Amino acid sequence: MSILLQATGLNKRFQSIDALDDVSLTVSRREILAVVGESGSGKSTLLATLAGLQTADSGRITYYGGDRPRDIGDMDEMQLRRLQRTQWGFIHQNARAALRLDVSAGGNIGERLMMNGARNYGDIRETAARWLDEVEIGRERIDEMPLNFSGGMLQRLQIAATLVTSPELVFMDEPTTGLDVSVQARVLDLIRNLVHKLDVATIIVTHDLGVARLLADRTVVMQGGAIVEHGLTDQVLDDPQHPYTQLLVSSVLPS
Ligand SMILES: Nc1ncnc2c1ncn2[C@@H]1O[C@H](COP(=O)(O)OP(=O)(O)OP(=O)(O)O)[C@@H](O)[C@H]1O
Repeated sequence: MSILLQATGLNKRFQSIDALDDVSLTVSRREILAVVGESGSGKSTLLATLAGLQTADSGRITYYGGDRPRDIGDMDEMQLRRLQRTQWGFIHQNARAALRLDVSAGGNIGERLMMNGARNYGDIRETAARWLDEVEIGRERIDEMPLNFSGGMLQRLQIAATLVTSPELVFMDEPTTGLDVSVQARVLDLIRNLVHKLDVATIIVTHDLGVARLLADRTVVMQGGAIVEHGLTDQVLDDPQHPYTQLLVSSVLPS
C-alpha cells in the first residue's frame, strides 16, 4: 500500500507539557490507523496537527494524495482550507457543534457538495437523500432541522456530511464517545462499513481499545506525547510489548 500521509518528528509544547514528543507516523491509502492512549497522552493534539487545525512547533507533514506530494507546512491558509474541504474530512466527537442545527439535514449534506463545486439542485438533493438512507436516517427526514435529532442520528448525519464527497483521508476524534453504549455499536458498524466501501484512509483517535480492535488495521499507542508502540492492531492488543500498552490492555480488556 502506498503512503498517503507521513508525519516526521512532530513536536508541540504547551508551557511545560510535551503534548507531542518527536512523533512520526505514516498512513497508507485505504488504511485505518487508530491512535490510542489515556486522557492527556496527546491524541487530540496529534490529530488536530495532522489535520492542519493547529501547527506543530517543529516537524513535517507530507500529504501524498491529490496530483503531487505537498508539505502541509508550506501551504497558505487558502490551500489548506481547500484541501480540508475537498480531499480530507474531519469527524468530531461533538456532532452538535460540528453541524449546522438551523439548516435541514439535507442542507448539511448538500453544503459540503456545493463547497466542492456541485451546482445542480436536483442532483444535490438526490445525493443527500441517498446518503440519508445510507446512514439510516432515512430520506423522508431530508427537510427536517437536526435540532431534535438524537445523539446517534446527529453523529450519523455528520458522517454523511463528511463522506458524501468521498474524501481520500478522514480524521475522526472519538466519534462514538459520549453516545449511549447501545448507540455506539451501531455508529461504529456504520463507520466500518462506509470506510471500507469508500476505500477512505482513516486516522481515528480513541481511548477505547475495543474501537481500535473493531476498526483499525494498525494502532499506535501514545503516552506523554510520544508513540511508545505501534504495529498491526491485533499484534499490539494481543501481544503488547511496551509496559504502558500492557497496562492499558490489562486494565481495559478483560483477559
Ligand atoms: N491548548 C492547550 N493549552 C495548554 N495545554 C494543552 C492544550 N491542548 C492540550 N494541552 C495539554 O497537552 C496534553 C495532551 O492533550 P491532548 O488533548 O492532546 O490529549 P488527549 O490524549 O487527546 O486527551 P483527551 O482524551 O483527554 O482529549 C495534555 O496534558 C493537555 O493538558
